[in-house]
Amino acid sequence: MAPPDNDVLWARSLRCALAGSDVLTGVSVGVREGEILALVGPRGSGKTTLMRCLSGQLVPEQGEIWFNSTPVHTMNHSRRERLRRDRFAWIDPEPGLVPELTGWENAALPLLLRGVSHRAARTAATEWLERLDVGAAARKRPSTLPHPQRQRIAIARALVTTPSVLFADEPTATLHRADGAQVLRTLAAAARSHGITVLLATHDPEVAAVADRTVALLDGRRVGSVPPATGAEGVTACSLSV
Ligand SMILES: Nc1ncnc2c1ncn2[C@@H]1O[C@H](COP(=O)(O)OP(=O)(O)OP(=O)(O)O)[C@@H](O)[C@H]1O
Repeated sequence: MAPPDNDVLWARSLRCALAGSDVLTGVSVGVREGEILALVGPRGSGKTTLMRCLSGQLVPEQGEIWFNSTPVHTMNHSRRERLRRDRFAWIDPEPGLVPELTGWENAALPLLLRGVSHRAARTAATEWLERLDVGAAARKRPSTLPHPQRQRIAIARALVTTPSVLFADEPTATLHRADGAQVLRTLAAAARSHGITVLLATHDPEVAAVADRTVALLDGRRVGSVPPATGAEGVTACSLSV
């Protein structure tokens, strides 16, 4: 079956097992271009595993995954790697910066690895750092910076390539509430202004409220969509697919 035209990512009937146990069972989901979709559910419900499948890090035992009109589930390892490198970005709860590099060098890393010139990569990275309120961290090593600033650098690194899809796994879970809320607002605004589709895994309803639409997981199964806590935008974006 071909995916709907307006879904940038589309998965049908995914089953994924890890260490011999089913972690996802019969999960279907579609993500529309430019939307922010929250994947919600308690710890261990399968949010990260679903994002790892959708981003091509894990191959499901059963089911289909499509990125635009390209099947991901049948791609070989190197094509999936290229897809992740060229079109996707990922944010973890922990920043995972390279300690030997400065703030801007960390943020620019995906561009430098693509062969973008030093000057252009530095300019782009610095712009994102400033947008995320950590312009002053551009020339500092991560070890000299507080954790919230390191996480902002990691977010700048994810946005610097303007990916088609950004997978954000509890991106503000290690930040204080007010700081996390501000980072999240900036992330959402940046995604919307650049047309970046975002999958946002969270167990926190306040974080999920930034999304257009919510998909809930429980024990590796989809248990239905929950309307967003604020705004009417998500109601019109609501679709799909259990
Ligand atoms: N590499 C792995 N090997 C074996 N089991 C795993 C592995 N990764 C995750 N699991 C298990 O799969 C289930 C789903 O985990 P997953 O991390 O996808 O959930 P989650 O909703 O993202 O939770 P959290 O918010 O804690 O990250 C859990 O029971 C977890 O223990």
